[in-house]
Amino acid sequence: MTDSILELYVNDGLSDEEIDQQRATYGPLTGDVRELIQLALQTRVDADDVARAREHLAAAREILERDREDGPYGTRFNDSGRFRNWGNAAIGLRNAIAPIGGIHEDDDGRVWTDIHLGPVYEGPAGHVHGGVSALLLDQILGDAARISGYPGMTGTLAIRYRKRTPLGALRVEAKLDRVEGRKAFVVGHIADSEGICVEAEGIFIAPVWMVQQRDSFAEIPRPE
Ligand SMILES: CCCCCCCCCCCC(=O)SCCNC(=O)CCNC(=O)[C@H](O)C(C)(C)COP(=O)(O)OP(=O)(O)OC[C@H]1O[C@@H](n2cnc3c(N)ncnc32)[C@H](O)[C@@H]1OP(=O)(O)O
Repeated sequence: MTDSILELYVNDGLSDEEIDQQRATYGPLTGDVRELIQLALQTRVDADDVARAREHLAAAREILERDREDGPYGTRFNDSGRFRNWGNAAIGLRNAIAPIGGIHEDDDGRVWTDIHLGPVYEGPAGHVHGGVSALLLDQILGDAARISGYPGMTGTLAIRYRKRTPLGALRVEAKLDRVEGRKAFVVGHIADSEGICVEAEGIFIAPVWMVQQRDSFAEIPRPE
């Protein structure tokens, strides 16, 4: 073990069928909680109804707490190579605050996602919080580096907010620009229907331990 982060990369030995079952069980729960987050912001029901709703939520919590894990989800994979980062703050299947539902890659190495950011991602009135934009770009630029064969930790993420980013439909995309030694330089942006709102350049650095185990990292497949 060359770095403690590796302790959170675990082959948990699940079969593909068990993973599919977990996805079918917990994915909809995440969706329900995501809707609740928005409802907590937007509901106008009165105090009695809020109290009643909270009783139901307490009952749901009591059920869900009967069997739970502690600590971070980490990154899990199985013998057939299915890879789960379901706790990831940007893209985790079981993380109700994660705004990205999935990523796509084109033949030319471009990585992109279409997302819809609702009111819970607000910063300036009616617009996306700048930190949320950074979250999205960190994820998609990092995925572009990884999918191009150069996984690494974010060393630097330089962001230029060119115009306000409206809440609603957005595209986030990125592409590997060049590689220098252990550093992968990636460029990307967030665009609304009228053009680029935020652009970024990221430097993703493969730590020495990652380079030393490049073969095993190369075998780690794409997340679901
Ligand atoms: C199982 C699957 C796992 C897969 C694992 C995949 C992980 C995905 C992570 C997702 C993305 C994240 O959110 S990551 C979370 C946010 N980021 C972090 O927490 C990273 C924290 N920082 C670090 O761990 C470290 O500082 C590193 C790894 C970034 C760099 O450390 P290092 O490897 O010791 O670097 P070092 O030898 O000093 O320098 C190597 C080269 O990079 C340059 N350099 C060093 N730091 C920086 C920097 N911050 N920005 C720019 N450039 C830098 C140096 O000048 C040098 O250039 P030259 O002389 O060679 O020209």
